[in-house]
Amino acid sequence: MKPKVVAYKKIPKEIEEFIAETCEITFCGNLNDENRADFLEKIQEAAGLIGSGLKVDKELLDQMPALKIVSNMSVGYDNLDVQELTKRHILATNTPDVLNETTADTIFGLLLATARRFPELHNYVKDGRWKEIIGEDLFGVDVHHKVLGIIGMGRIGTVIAKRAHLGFGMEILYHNRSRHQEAEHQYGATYCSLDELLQKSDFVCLMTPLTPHTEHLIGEREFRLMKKTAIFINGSRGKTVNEQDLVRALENREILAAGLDVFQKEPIDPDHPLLKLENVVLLPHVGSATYETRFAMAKLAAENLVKGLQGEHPPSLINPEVLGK
Ligand SMILES: NC(=O)C1=CN([C@@H]2O[C@H](COP(=O)(O)OP(=O)(O)OC[C@H]3O[C@@H](n4cnc5c(N)ncnc54)[C@H](OP(=O)(O)O)[C@@H]3O)[C@@H](O)[C@H]2O)C=CC1
Ligand SMILES: O=CC(=O)O
Repeated sequence: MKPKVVAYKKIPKEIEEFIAETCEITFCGNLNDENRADFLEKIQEAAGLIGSGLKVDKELLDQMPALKIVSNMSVGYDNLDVQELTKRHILATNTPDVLNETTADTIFGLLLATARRFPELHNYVKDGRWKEIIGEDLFGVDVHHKVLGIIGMGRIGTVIAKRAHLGFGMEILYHNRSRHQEAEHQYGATYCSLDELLQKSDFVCLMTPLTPHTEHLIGEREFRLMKKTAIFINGSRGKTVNEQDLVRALENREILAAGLDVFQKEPIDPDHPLLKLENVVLLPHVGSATYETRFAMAKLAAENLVKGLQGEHPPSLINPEVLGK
């Protein structure tokens, strides 16, 4: 009998067919208040889960006694209680690397759009308000040859540094808990403390995972340390930033502007104060959202799932302890 798999995200036909060769696959929407009963019924006998964003905690795991693997279709896995999964000998996998370049494009694009005020200018032209040569009230600030501070110089941070350094002649500062040799040697990145990075950077880009150590890593104190002309970019997770403090810093012009792809609550509430500010550029969590990259992520997630269910080592296993490695 084929193992039962529940997919709570749409996946390309070709990937679905690959999974269906060895598994019995069922689809359902991501868990929400309306579909809770149906969702819980569908996952009861699941040996595998595939999708993204689902909070997999003790309570949910108690509903899935047969579960062997959770294949997360994202690189970030703050939605998984990995400790609990490991305790129950359930494999957890993610999709690193295949999305590095696309996410770096998005985050660097967001940085450019925020500095040069593209959305505001786009609306200015579209609304028919362009009647004469524009004045300095619509000017942006330069990106090239400025200082970019990257907090979280990992797989994606490094590719952002590559674009910034080689393409835009930017000086790169970074902060991690450990040194990153490739970023230092290839992109001239300089390691510094968090406070030094905040004080010296023209652009502060946050790219860490969300962990207990990075939750609210950036708040009132950190915004006060930034330059008044700084632009803050968040491509990590919403909860790495204290959103109330961010709103205050933007309202009080403690920083110049912010470009955000992630929010504390997603989708963001329509009456959230961030939506009323002019000095922000907001994206609906689209770091990796291209056809090609989402396909590559689905493919890797499917490979992880199938390998795990066949008792083999999945290519991107988060908790190798489960296999005794
Ligand atoms: N907006 C979007 O659509 C996307 C968002 N993401 C987010 O980006 C995150 C990063 O992805 P990726 O680059 O692949 O991950 P990596 O693990 O490769 O990089 C993360 C970096 O953060 C650093 N870091 C971790 N904890 C801390 C800390 N407490 N203080 C300072 N630095 C820290 C790590 O260095 P060290 O261990 O030395 O501290 C590491 O270099 C994901 O976890 C996800 O949340 C990813 C893809 C798309
Ligand atoms: O946010 C996206 C991810 O892959 O993590």
